[in-house]
Amino acid sequence: MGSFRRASKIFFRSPKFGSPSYTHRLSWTQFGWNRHAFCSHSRQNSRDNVNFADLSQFPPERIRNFSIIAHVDHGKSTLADRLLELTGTIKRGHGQPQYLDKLQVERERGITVKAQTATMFHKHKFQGADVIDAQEPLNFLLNLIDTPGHVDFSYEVSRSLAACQGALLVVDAAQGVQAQTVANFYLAFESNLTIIPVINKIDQPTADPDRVKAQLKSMFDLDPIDALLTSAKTGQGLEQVLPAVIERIPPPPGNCSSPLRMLLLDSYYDEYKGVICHVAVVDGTLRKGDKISSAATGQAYEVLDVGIMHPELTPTGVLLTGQVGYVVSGMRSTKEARVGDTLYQHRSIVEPLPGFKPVKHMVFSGLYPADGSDFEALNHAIERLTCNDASVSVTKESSTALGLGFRCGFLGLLHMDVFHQRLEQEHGAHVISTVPTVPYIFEYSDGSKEQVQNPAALPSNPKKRVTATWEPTVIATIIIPSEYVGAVITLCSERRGEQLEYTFMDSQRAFMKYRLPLREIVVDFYNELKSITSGYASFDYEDSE
Ligand SMILES: Nc1nc2c(ncn2[C@@H]2O[C@H](COP(=O)(O)OP(=O)(O)OP(=O)(O)O)[C@@H](O)[C@H]2O)c(=O)[nH]1
Repeated sequence: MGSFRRASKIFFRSPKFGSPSYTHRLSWTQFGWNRHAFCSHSRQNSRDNVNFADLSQFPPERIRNFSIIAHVDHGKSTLADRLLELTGTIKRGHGQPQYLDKLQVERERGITVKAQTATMFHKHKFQGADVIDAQEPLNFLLNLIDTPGHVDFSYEVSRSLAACQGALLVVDAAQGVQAQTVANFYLAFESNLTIIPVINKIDQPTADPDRVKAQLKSMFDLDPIDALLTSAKTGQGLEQVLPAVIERIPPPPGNCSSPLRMLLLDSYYDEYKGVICHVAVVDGTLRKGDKISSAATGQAYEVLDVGIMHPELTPTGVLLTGQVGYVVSGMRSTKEARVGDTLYQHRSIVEPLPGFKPVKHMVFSGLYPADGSDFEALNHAIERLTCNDASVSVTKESSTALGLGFRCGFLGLLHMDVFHQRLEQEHGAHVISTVPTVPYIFEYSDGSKEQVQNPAALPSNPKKRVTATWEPTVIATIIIPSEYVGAVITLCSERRGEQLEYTFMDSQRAFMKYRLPLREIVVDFYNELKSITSGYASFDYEDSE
């Protein structure tokens, strides 16, 4: 669980926010290419041009793995659609906007919940002083990872970023930098990714790309000249995106001749194929028929199928260094597929890759069958759903009023809501959920400590006196038009917030950081914030660890 603070005492930690230095940014001249002299051949990029079965034509230097990150609704999924169309991966006007948003809940709510990967092929010709003019356009393999924008799903974002070397940071040309732009920027920055700023929605009448460029400079020290201006709606400026990806983002590192090592990025259960794992091959080669082992469990499996997502599962029989794809290996449950695990050639000796940070459950709620006799059905539905959403924790509990049920831990309130909706829509379960709670730590007179997720579980032992209580806190980022500053400061202090930072991004927008008790924000903080700022506030929080 996250960082706790003594419920009665406030610890001040000075904020760390300022202009970071960007030592990781790739220089154009490093590749010997001229920044402005590139051309691309999107029309030549049809599915027919590429023989998917032969991935050997894509050594790491012909691969780019990138992600699209943004604040909610700034246009990530629409931009992803356009790139898939531009490369002929999906047909133009395929009649299904936000192609990569596959879940019913994603389509209904217009949000991305699960990160999705798609492999595209694109021909590109380098031009410039150092490049021989007669050079033929080269074929590149591009892995695009569409990520969720909402704070609750930032766990998915960090997982996706682990497989990437670069990210398109999409910012709405009218709304400018928002709270999750800041959070996602730092996730990408801390992962050492090359960041390409994309100012999207320039077709809107209120678009002000110059203001956004100035914000990108002042907030993140991103050079305005590097920003691409696009409209994913009208197609304006989109032709610059893939050339920038190819020219600015470095190829994946890794050693083709080393023994196989791959990172398990995600997994889901398919009724026909069993567990399908999304993997990034870091070193070596993976072939159908290979025997692989898991560093986490020591279990060995045979590779039954292997391929790429183009955008549907497309068998290739092999995945080479730097490539991202899927593996079917006879795993019976996604519990065997530990996200962040290293898979390697059976019997070889390799150093496991650094995994992901374990998930942190921020809110807990009880789930009970609406009809008490449906416990087994609910149990089955929860088991099936957690197969595809390993970020939920589940333990059995019982209540005198509601009978047998479950206590589930979620990453946040939207995550909890989405889980309920998916239980009903995808598994036909009818549930009653209890008011969300946050975990507390209690310290007793004998020096022992205990974490309690459910108030009903608080022990009432008269021999043990509670001497201290800790509650979880978060660091909240709030971006608002300047005229709402007073009201927001009042709200945050009423909610026991501690101001860590308060600056102006430009003449119209203020940026604030607060440490807030999680309990104060789980119930209605965001609604209240929206209402006092006429809907203009953007808000994000992270564990205050
Ligand atoms: N005018 C205009 N609208 C756009 C543009 N790009 C996307 N939109 C619209 O903006 C809305 C949000 O777009 P999405 O692509 O779903 O945004 P997202 O960032 O993927 O959102 P999440 O998945 O919720 O994080 C949709 O209604 C799009 O049609 C654009 O360039 N111009």
